[in-house]
Amino acid sequence: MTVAETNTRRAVLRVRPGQFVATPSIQQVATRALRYLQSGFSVHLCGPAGTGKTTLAMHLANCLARPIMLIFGDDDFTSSDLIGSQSGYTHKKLLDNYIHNVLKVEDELKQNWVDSRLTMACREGFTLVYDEFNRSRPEVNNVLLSALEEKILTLPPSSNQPDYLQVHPEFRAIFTSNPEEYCGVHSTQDALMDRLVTINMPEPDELTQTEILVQKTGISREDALLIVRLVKTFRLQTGAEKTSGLRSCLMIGKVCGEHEIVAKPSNADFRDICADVLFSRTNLSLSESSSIFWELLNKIEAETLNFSAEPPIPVVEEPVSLENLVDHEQQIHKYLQEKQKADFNEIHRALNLSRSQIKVALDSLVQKKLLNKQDRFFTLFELNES
Ligand SMILES: Nc1ncnc2c1ncn2[C@@H]1O[C@H](COP(=O)(O)OP(=O)(O)OP(=O)(O)O)[C@@H](O)[C@H]1O
Repeated sequence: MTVAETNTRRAVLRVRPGQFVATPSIQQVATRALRYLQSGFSVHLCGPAGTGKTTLAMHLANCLARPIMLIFGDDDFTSSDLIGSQSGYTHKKLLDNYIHNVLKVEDELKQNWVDSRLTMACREGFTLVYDEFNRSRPEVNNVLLSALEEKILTLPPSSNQPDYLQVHPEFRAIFTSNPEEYCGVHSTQDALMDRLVTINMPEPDELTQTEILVQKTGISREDALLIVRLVKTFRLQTGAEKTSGLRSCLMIGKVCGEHEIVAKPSNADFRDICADVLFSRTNLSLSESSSIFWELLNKIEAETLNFSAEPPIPVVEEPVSLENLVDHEQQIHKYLQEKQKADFNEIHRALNLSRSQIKVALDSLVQKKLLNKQDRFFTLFELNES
């Protein structure tokens, strides 16, 4: 394997499949973006921090099924960081002793050119994900203009390479950026923006945030929804809307999930976690933040109590068909058909599923009245129990 091949292998990023949560609203944005990419255009995902731009960019790159090169915008970038540079030397010494008493020595010292990730992607037709590209200075990004429009990348004369590199037809770039009012970002160049299709990414909707929380932290849907609503309302009331609340929700959800802390306003541990995560994200004083927070918790608590005090509405439920269960649910249901009774750890040991996958599937099976949980054991739901 040549040095260039080794460098390429090292630079290619592998995306772990199965990490992306696609709800209808995300799927709609993904479909739009993929359409542009498939028609040969590069795409720019723009939006506040934590709205899922990088995650979507990696998902789109994965859908294009080409190797992925990832770069992060940086104020210190120079054009050689984007195009490539001379690096190291090759030393060649030729000893010619053809005539035994005449020794001819040729000594050559040659600099090696190393492609940057952008150059590599243009040469090989890879997908470039340029995350937060407006953190790099606009003049550094100029090299992209001809690569995107004329499909030519200009290399410096010192590169020992042809001056112009013809961009591979499968090359695509996916850019992400935060709005210009963010600290440390430069204003975007009109010329570059004119060559891209920009999709604005707002804060993910409630369903999307809840699904991401359930899938990534393994907490119940009910807890996830409460966290999403609490974070959203707190941010609205404290004016901390510059960033998305998704990262805060994920932090709270992960800690609650891993430490088995129930998301309830009456639970002191839960309140502490929320306060620690949320208060530092507002510009308000501690006392202002905590008074808004307490008021909000009291309101949620009252709503929950009122809700549970109402007489239950009789629902005629359609029996859930086993064929309609997702894979993990089917595996667990089948296992319990054989075993009759098992606790969480037995199921985890027996099936090749993660703890969070099992937790989500078990909650869903109990909710669908296909499983029964007593103490820590799960059994199949018997019809006469209903
Ligand atoms: N569709 C999704 N599926 C799974 N996880 C997601 C999804 N969207 C966002 N996330 C999770 O939400 C968090 C924030 O997402 P991400 O880093 O993509 O946001 P961003 O908009 O790129 O943020 P920033 O501008 O700060 O870089 C991450 O932990 C990410 O894993």
